[in-house]
Amino acid sequence: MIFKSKLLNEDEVRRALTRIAHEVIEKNKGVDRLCFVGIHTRGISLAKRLVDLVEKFEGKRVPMGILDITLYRDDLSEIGLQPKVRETRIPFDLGGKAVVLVDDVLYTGRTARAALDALIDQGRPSRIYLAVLVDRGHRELPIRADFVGKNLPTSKSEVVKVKTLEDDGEDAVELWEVEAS
Ligand SMILES: O=P(O)(O)OC[C@H]1O[C@H](OP(=O)(O)OP(=O)(O)O)[C@H](O)[C@@H]1O
Ligand SMILES: O=c1cc[nH]c(=O)[nH]1
Repeated sequence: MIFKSKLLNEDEVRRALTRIAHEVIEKNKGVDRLCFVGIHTRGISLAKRLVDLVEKFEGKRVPMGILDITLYRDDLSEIGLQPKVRETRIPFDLGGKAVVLVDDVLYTGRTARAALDALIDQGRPSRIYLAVLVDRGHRELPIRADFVGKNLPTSKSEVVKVKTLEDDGEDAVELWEVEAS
């Protein structure tokens, strides 16, 4: 892959997360019954950031879980006999909760679709929202995000890479081009 440009720098990523945290609080009318569930991999780091920001703004720490969607993918039969399953951990009752699912990039919508199935297998929230740092378009399913850090128009030959301090040592969003083979 060939690096093209930096789309968001550290400050822009942090500002986008701060705005999402404020929007979540506003839309949910506070933090009652609110919780966050991060989707592997970088959705988890971003969900932790949002929990910290909500605590900073509202003075209350809301619960957080992590979700692996591997077994719910619609291409599971194509990815081999031993898919790499990571941890799902939701250490609280989802019943009646307003859940914010968190992912780094929204593209075809297939991960978000799988995440809804994976989440609903764990309990029955009263409301599920979707928050993403980047919406790059090209949806293949009728899925949209409730909270978007940045809408970034892209072409299908491009890849958006979100980097986080926790996973990659820096906060950034980069645009890469897939090399033609
Ligand atoms: O809307 P979609 O077309 O499903 O694409 C978005 C998903 O793709 C990436 O995950 P990836 O499968 O690369 O896994 P990773 O986050 O663990 O690297 C990204 O983190 C999103 O979860
Ligand atoms: O560009 C893309 C597409 C899917 N997932 C990503 O992380 N980036």
